Amino acid sequence: MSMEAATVAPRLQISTWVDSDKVARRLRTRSAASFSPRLKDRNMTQVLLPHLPTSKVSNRQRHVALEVSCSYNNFPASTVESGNFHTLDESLVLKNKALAIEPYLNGRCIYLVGMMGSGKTTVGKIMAQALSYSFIDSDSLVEHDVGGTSVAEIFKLYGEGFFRDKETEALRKLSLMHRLVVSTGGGAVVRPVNWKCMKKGISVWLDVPLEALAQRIAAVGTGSRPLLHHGSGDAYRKTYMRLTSLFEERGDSYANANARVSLENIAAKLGYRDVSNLTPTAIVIEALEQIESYLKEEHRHAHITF
Ligand SMILES: Nc1ncnc2c1ncn2[C@@H]1O[C@H](COP(=O)(O)OP(=O)(O)OP(=O)(O)O)[C@@H](O)[C@H]1O
Ligand SMILES: O=C(O)C1=C[C@@H](O)[C@@H](O)[C@H](O)C1
Repeated sequence: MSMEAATVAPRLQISTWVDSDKVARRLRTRSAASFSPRLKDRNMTQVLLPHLPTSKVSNRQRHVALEVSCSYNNFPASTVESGNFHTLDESLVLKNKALAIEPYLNGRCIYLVGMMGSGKTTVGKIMAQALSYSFIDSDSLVEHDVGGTSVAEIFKLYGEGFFRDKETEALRKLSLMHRLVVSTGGGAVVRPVNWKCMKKGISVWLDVPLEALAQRIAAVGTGSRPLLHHGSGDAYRKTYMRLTSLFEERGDSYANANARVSLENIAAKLGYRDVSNLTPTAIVIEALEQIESYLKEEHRHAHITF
């Protein structure tokens, strides 16, 4: 196994590569036995994996899954990742939502857009898992293209213009692909040419209040986010001010997305006062609902006869 595959493989879930009947027999779980045949046919093995001791998943299986997934999508292994684990209930809801949109989605990619820290990566990995898509981060693709240089270093060494060109190039490549959930860079929405690429798939805006974004980002630091390096004062305030001015420039561009997922709306629906109580899974479920509404509307329009 190459070094690259060896470092990435442990993060992969190999759900589609494990025979669900065999796993069910071995684990003898009630949950496995109660799947309907239709669900079982649809790779419900994903639900079983959280119960599967990691020792039962051989490195060989992980490696094969990674290699096939990457060669199918034609991307370097280091830029492709998979999703997280959930409870059985959450997995079933996610899978059912995914099955509802599958016929309308027809393999088209999903592009997640939104401000830095809005959860595109976190949400994207879970969504990809639910849809049996691959997850890819366009920032990672750019970093790979520039010989493994980090986004922060690319900004420092070559400037933002160079990064934006590379980002457009990455989105062009991605627009030729299918069955990907793409986490786009926070600023990808400002170039109309990027929208041309993203409109080949379905775009989804993760709309998160700026206060929540500033809290999340201040908690982890701004080291990897070059556009937030400026300003003085305490970390939260500085980040909040900078995010506010970026959002003033970009708000209308985010609104170009086909679907909007508002964390404030989800919190209101679920009776929470604060968006910080929302789990990433709850956000993915809402995102799949919004995607479904958009796709059904699109389908309805396509079938109106004049
Ligand atoms: N629903 C959530 N609740 C609380 N924290 C979250 C949630 N979703 C993501 N986070 C946290 O917020 C931070 C940013 O999340 P993530 O990297 O997914 O965002 P992003 O949109 O991909 O960011 P960027 O565009 O800057 O790469 C991470 O520390 C992550 O753990
Ligand atoms: O909001 C932005 O402009 C950026 C977001 C990040 O994802 C990176 O693409 C880069 O740091 C720029």
